[in-house]
Amino acid sequence: MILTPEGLQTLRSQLIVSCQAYPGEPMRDPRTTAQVAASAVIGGAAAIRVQGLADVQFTRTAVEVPVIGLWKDGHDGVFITPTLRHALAIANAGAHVVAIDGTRRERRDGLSLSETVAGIHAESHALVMADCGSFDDAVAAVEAGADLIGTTLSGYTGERPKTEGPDLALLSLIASADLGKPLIAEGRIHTPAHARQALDAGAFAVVVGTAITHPASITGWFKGAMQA
Ligand SMILES: CC(=O)N[C@H](C=O)[C@@H](O)[C@H](O)[C@H](O)COP(=O)(O)O
Repeated sequence: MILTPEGLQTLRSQLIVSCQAYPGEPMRDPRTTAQVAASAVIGGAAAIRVQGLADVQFTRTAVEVPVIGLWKDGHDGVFITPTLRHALAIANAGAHVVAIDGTRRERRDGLSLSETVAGIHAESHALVMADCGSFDDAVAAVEAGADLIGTTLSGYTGERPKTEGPDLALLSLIASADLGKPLIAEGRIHTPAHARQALDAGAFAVVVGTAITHPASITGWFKGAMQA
């Protein structure tokens, strides 16, 4: 299945679940990722977001919904699918959508965001999700040709405060500018109410990660509340 920009319409107002375990964690195994992804689909996830080549490959065979793939390389600066090489590897692993750093920061391979997006479109069938950290990033990413705009990096690049829940103000700002590409709310959506608020703020679809698929964090939230 090739996902086209028109095909993205099936994701309108839907929930996308991000399934990620971090290096050294017990669940850091692509088979586990795929099982968690398949469980999320049973619950109603309309698409899945996963990190790493093997995770994309295993998840593609485990679910029939669109797979958004990314490759995290490092922890600082531009680390979400930082270069065209990373992006093409994720596309070749089977991702329908490649999520890349969609900020205005310099990229390690020296390519601009628009060169990177053009390279992905030229060399693969994958669509491109730009993980943005601000309104200016979103505008630049649309100009660069990205197919979807995510608020993934809001609160992580210094341009926006790290809000307790989702950055609803940024969502409203981007939504009201009507940039012409699906706006994906992502980042710190921790409750069903947050997801609803993100849609009401104008998001096209909502990505939830930690609150659904990261037991260590969720356990910590409960434990923290009990000790308060
Ligand atoms: C900033 C960054 O590295 N975000 C990553 C991007 O893929 C993931 O670590 C997040 O889990 C994902 O964005 C979903 O967000 P949340 O887990 O808050 O629902």
